[in-house]
Amino acid sequence: MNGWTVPGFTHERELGGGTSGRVVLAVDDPTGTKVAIKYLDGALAADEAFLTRFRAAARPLSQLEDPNVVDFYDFVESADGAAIVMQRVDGVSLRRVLAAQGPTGPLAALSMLGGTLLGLAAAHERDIVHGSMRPANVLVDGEGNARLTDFATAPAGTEAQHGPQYAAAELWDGAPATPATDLYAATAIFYECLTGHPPYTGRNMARQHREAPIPADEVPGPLRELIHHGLAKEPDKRPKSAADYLAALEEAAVSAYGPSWEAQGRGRLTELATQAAQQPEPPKPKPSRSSGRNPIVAGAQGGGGSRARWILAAVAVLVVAAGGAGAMTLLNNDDKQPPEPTPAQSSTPQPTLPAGGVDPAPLIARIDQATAKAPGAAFSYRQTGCCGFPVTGRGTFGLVQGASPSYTMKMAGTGSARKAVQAVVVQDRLYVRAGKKWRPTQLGGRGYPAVADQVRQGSSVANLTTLLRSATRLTRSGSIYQGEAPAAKLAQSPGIGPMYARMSQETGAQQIAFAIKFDAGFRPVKFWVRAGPEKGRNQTQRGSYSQWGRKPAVKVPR
Ligand SMILES: Nc1ncnc2c1ncn2[C@@H]1O[C@H](COP(=O)(O)OP(=O)(O)OP(=O)(O)O)[C@@H](O)[C@H]1O
Repeated sequence: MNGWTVPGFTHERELGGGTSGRVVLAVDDPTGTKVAIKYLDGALAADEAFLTRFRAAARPLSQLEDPNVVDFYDFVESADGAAIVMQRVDGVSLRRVLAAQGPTGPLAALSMLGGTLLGLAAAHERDIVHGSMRPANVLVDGEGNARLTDFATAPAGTEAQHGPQYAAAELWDGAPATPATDLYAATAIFYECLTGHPPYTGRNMARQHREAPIPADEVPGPLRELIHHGLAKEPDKRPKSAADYLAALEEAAVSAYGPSWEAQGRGRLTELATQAAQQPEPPKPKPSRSSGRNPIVAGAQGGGGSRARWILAAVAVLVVAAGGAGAMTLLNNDDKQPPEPTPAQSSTPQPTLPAGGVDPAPLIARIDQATAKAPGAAFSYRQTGCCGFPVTGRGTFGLVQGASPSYTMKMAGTGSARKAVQAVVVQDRLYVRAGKKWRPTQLGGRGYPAVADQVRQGSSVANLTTLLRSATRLTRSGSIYQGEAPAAKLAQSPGIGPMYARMSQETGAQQIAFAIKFDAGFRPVKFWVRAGPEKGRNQTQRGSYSQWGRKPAVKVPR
């Protein structure tokens, strides 16, 4: 690439370019992590109004961690340009899948919409609106996971021009982008997956979005209601939230295609993405002109003012722990369920099983085997609640036999450790990046060393196996295990005991509730742990794992 490049990264190759800039595959020099860097187009990088808005969005974006959202690492500005450093997704855009393969079929379309809605739910919960959803901004990874990218990159007031075929009527009238416009766009993308073309094509896009009848006849009967609801002309007639829409999707999909629809749909999406990746990149469609009679109102404020609180799908886990069946279907977005683990074979008498009747021993053995085979993963972790939280961490870890796991991550805490920093943990040493230098310290104590310690312990697989081992109640529903363990017993556990002693002391909780979801190979994919009542003095840990087997070689940075 010519000109300015973000310091500290070595470029490998260009991944492509669009209206907002060019994307380059690069390596973070100190850690060896591959990233994607989007160099913003000159006009955008010089657009002061856009930059001000994007700078404000950068912090919440960097804290948004979700398996259906491309991780945002940094927004770097210099006198010579501006760039977004983000997670590199090994996959292809949905635009490319559609161009190469045409309609995806209903199951893959539903799986894509499900992933998109989970990503939007996580974003909306943090008051982040995407603003210009279209197939180019949905990346499909090698496991058929839909991941959203390019949040907030359309300058305010230009959202409809960025994706005219996916832009709700109110955007054409100059209204700001909102969660409801994101849901409209997600539905239009879903429609395109089902039919091979967006709901409205041709001229006068604005008028069609405002007035044309919703063309639901072209989609399979059981999915028409989803299309009518999501493409409603009036924003308040659309689903109330991404989580609500997801629940409706689940219901429609299960009744039309049976409970394994998601596993089948994801499998099909994986096939389509793999085939599309093997074909040459198709030429980009010409951007359609904004042919609406009403021009986009210049200077319309983006980002929305007072927004309703959006319920993160993960909140559903809270209800899961309380036994809510509806929430269970929401969480259950991955139906590759693990088989029943074989009961422990032993000549010694069977231990008393926890209430709920699930024996944790064979499950723990399967988790140990599965994670030993794939000793590293990407993870995200967030701890919220009373007494010095939130703490967040996101990155990769490597499980090293006979030693503590090593981490490379971005983390943030509160107080003096509020600013998100890049960190590496090898053995008990923490390296925090300060400018171009890495500052080494010991883990634990206060500030960043305490944040790193909390992330490391809370996000560890050992935390999950300890909870299972200590459970006095344990039940299984599909791929989710949920239960309860006494805080006093957890506090005695080697390694993470002090973390639970603190949690219980700070919240007064006697019992720790938890829910863990596994993939078909018994590798954990999501977890939720809570000390204390739902309302009141409590602490909650939430985390997710992906890309098991990534085995990042985490080295001491120089
Ligand atoms: N995080 C990422 N990881 C891997 N590939 C990516 C990532 N982000 C973008 N790409 C790829 O880089 C190419 C260019 O992306 P870009 O976002 O510029 O395209 P676009 O969405 O079509 O354009 P624009 O949004 O600027 O109009 C696409 O092929 C896209 O799939």
